Amino acid sequence: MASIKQATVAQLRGMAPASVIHGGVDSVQRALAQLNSKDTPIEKYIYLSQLRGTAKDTFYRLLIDNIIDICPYVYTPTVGAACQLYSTIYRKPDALYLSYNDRGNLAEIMSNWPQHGIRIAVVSDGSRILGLGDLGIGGCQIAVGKLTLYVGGAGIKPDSTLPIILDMGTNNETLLNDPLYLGLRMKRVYDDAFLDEFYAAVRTTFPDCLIQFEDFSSESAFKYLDRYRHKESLIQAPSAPSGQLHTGKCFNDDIQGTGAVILAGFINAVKLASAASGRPILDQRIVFLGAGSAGVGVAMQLVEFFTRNGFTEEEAKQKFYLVDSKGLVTDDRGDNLPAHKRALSRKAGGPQFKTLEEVVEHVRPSALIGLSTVGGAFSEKIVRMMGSFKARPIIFPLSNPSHLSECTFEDAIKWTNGRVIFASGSPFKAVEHGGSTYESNQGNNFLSFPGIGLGCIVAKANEVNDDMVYESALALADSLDDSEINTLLYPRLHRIRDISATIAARVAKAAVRTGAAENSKLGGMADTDLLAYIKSKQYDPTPC
Ligand SMILES: O=C([O-])CC(=O)C(=O)O
Ligand SMILES: [Mg+2]
Repeated sequence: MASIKQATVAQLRGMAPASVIHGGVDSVQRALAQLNSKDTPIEKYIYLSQLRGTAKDTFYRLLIDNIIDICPYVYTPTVGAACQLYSTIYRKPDALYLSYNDRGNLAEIMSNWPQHGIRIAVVSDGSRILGLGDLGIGGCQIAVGKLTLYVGGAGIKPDSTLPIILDMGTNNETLLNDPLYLGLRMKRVYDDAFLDEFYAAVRTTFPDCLIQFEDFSSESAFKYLDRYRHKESLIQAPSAPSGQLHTGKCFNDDIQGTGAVILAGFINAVKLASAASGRPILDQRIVFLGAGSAGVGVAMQLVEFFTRNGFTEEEAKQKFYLVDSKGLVTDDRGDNLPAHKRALSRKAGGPQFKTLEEVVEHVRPSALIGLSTVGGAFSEKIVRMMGSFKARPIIFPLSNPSHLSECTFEDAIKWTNGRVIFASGSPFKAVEHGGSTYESNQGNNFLSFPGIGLGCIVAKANEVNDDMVYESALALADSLDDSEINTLLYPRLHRIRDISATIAARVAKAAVRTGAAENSKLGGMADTDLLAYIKSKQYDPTPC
């Protein structure tokens, strides 16, 4: 070993400053200084992408040690701009690009990927990137960003991760007319056979790989989750030896990851609200603005919270009021509702409302949750109404990135005189009001997906079932420390690696309990041993 090192050093002499070859100068400090010299978020994003590609240990050490400061530049909100500008700022490839023109050859193309032991792939078709709509091939950066957090936030090894973009065209005219656009210049196609081929190619090329579906448009998100999530289902798969393949080993981050993270925040929010008002924790009326994959995913996860706490499904659903661009979602409002909206529509014969304001006025909700992608949709009037109904109104404007948030933290604090229980999808700075400082909560799925994924990897889970997702939410809700418990809904981000390990351990145990774990050793392991084992395996880079 020593001689190989010697040989390498000998070969490198003169090829770089001696202090770089021999170590001793702190590459992380230098990277931080270079990062700080960049003026704009997108310049910081570009710099960090290059660093990840050229000096990954330095990049991840920098990220892990400065996660609160750097996360917004590798993830939301800056990653949104990076997806929009992708074809302009492109330097070098950093994902697996599978285009619709490659159909029939996806497994062969996938085998070109240089690493073999892939454990986690994040895939997008670019059709609904954050709240920014169809960004075509630019959506690859959302997959890259999520996996960066898998490494930094959960400790998965960088070489075990695989970002994938399915380029199936785009309906974004600006991109189609952009001479620099790097994706297929055609209208988006919707083709289940292409998705089946993709899914089968991953499963046969990387058998240990969990697939995370990300930022597909709502109908596709629900459709493909349903199609691939169950381990019992079979699909036709020419790339598999038997021509058929059992599905499983996947989850949808926007439906299940966001659902879990918001359930965790909601559990802690209703405790705080109940402590202030004396009202029972389960006495809630919840208005949702936005009935896409995240909105319905979150609502379904909250329904599960009520059904696991003594309510029938019908009773639980009665607590929810879904509002979309046409108003309150009801069975008899005259349009053809897609299945995911029907799951939570109000029954025929009740009142009809065209605006959020009317719904809030009528329902007098205890909680208002936004996943609408309509920036500012929680107006001053609406927030003040919420403040007049309850001692501590729960308001979660969750749309991403920041400018699409339904209201800002500062406004919510001002309009409720500091009484709001608040969580947003993108980060907001602390706010001073009336002599007090209020810390914001970021209810973003980055608190849940790294732990869910890591737990599945540890358990060798063959599916991600409802019990596992629910357990991830409970684990996150339980993870507040003494300094957080009476003020915050989520743990502070600098603890993300420990939190992810804790979530992973509980997800892995839930996989064992529900028969989804192929790693039979876990069953007999004490919880504390499992947690220690997971932590001991986390990637912890020491750059030279
Ligand atoms: O990426 C994020 O910040 C959260 C998320 O999944 C989305 O908004 O689609
Ligand atoms: Mg997403």
